[in-house]
Amino acid sequence: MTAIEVRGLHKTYGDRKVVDGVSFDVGEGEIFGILGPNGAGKTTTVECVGGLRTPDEGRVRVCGYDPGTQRAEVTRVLGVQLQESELQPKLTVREALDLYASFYERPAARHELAERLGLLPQLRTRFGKLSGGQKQRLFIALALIGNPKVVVLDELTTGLDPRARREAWELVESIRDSGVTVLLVTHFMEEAQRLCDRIAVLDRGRVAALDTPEGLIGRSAAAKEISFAAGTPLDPAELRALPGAAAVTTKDHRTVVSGTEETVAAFVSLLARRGVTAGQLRVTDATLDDAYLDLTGAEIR
Ligand SMILES: Nc1ncnc2c1ncn2[C@@H]1O[C@H](COP(=O)(O)OP(=O)(O)OP(=O)(O)O)[C@@H](O)[C@H]1O
Repeated sequence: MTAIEVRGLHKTYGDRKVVDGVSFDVGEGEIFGILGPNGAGKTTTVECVGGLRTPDEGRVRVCGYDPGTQRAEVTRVLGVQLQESELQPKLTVREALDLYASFYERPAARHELAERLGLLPQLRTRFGKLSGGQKQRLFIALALIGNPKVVVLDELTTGLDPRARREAWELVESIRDSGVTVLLVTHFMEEAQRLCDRIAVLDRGRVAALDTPEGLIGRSAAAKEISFAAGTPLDPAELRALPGAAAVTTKDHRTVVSGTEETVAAFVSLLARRGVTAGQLRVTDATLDDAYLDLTGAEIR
């Protein structure tokens, strides 16, 4: 079943079109990523999904409900953690959980939720005294307190140290394992590659690509990199002529040929034909970073 449906979404601020015909479907139980450079329209898109912004045009459904006209139903099925959320600094973790639980008819068991998110030792700690990782865990708890079927997490791990980020990833996986569909906005390739079943890459308000992480990497112009010791007697012009070869460079005593699976196969038969052994030969896959740069031309953080 489709958990989120977005069709032909448009949103303009003044004369600036920030969402320009975005469409995607998120299946039940998926972790679906939205990736893109600053200002690509990611937050605006998920705010439209959450009913926090009204699109100029387009159709949005969350578990079949329209966030524009069926607010109560959408609130029942959707939990949202927004970028740069804040709470009153004096509010304790317990008070925040109690307050948010009071918004729902059948909230999750608060103690269990706090335990699951590792927040039991902080129940009496004021929001202003929590670390970045603890704040994010609290925001996840608040997004989950209404027992949602779908949760939106916007830049969940920005500002977290590597350990806290990894803990947050494990949490996202455990949320999915508990049957909740996750819509995740992220800037981090490693995060998207590790967590997402599928990713929509947004660029200037449009979906530049929508695929699995592996599918996006496979689309990269240089999906494979062959590197070997520069002393290997092979003619660079011959390497450049290999089928699918995108570039040949020599750096730090290594020659690097980037290309496709076909390039790798042709390279191996070239070695055999020449009777040459390539020293320190390595073949590596492109990463999501490479695919992302190809798709958006944007720098990654
Ligand atoms: N309420 C608003 N009024 C006017 N412009 C806005 C408003 N909200 C966002 N924008 C602009 O719309 C563009 C898209 O913003 P949005 O926050 O959706 O992008 P984003 O992809 O989430 O970016 P980031 O990665 O920086 O968070 C940005 O240029 C932003 O400055």
